[in-house]
Amino acid sequence: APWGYSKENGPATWHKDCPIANTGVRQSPIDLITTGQTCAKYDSNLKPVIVSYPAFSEATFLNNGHSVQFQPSAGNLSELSGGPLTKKYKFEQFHFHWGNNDSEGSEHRVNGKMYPAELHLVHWNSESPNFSSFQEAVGSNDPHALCVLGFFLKVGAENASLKPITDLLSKVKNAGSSVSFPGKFDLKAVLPETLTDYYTYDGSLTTPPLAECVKWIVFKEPIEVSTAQMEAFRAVDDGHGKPITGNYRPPCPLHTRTVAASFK
Ligand SMILES: NS(=O)(=O)c1ccc(Cc2ccc([N+](=O)[O-])cc2)cc1
Ligand SMILES: [Zn+2]
Repeated sequence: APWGYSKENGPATWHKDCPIANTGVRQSPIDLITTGQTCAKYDSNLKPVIVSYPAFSEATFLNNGHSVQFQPSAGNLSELSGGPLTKKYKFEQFHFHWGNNDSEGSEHRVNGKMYPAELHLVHWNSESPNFSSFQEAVGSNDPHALCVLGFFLKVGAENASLKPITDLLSKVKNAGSSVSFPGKFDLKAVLPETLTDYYTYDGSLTTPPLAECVKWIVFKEPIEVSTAQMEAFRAVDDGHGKPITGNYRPPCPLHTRTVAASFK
């Protein structure tokens, strides 16, 4: 049976098809601890993250039964560099994780606190000699084949930049449904102006195949969305006629990893 987030097919069962779920030593997400022994360590060498996201003109918005995903057509030129990265990365897609109430939903946590949702911007290393597509990157065993930018969502004012996305959620209510995104979408407008304060660590995909190929960059500043915008996520169905309730994986052991912080 395909994986999901219910009792029968949720994170505690993923090890059956995906042993790395239990044997991996760099699994994601993690709890980002900011004080004490195993806490994030300030690294003054960490530079601001640089994104070049021209407005997307052609994209598909899909409900794949375990999240909603915005995927631009192959020709998109959006790129990522800077921060902890030594290479340029190409944008692949963004998607969300959320809960069915405001006290849960994010995958990463900060000192045990969960946010109501988390936005993931997924990129792949476009300068590697070993692969030349996202799918190849995931299968490459390269420790930094992918870079995912994580942004926490918190409830507050309506987010006008994300409105075109949250207004589309009712159009992809059924799992497997997708729509071609009408008009242009400016992802840059969704993000905070300065991408200077973040945590970064080596991790994995947070869903099967849980490949350990991700350089994670999780930003300290949450993005605000309204209660109505949060409710729109909670009305998206999982393919069994039920809303997706909590498509987030619990935090994984840090093992010998360290987390770096770009801020004091
Ligand atoms: N949540 S996350 O770690 O940012 C994440 C990012 C991207 C993906 C998408 C994906 C990643 C890999 C595969 N695969 O190898 O079959 C299929 C889909 C899955 C999960
Ligand atoms: Zn994700």
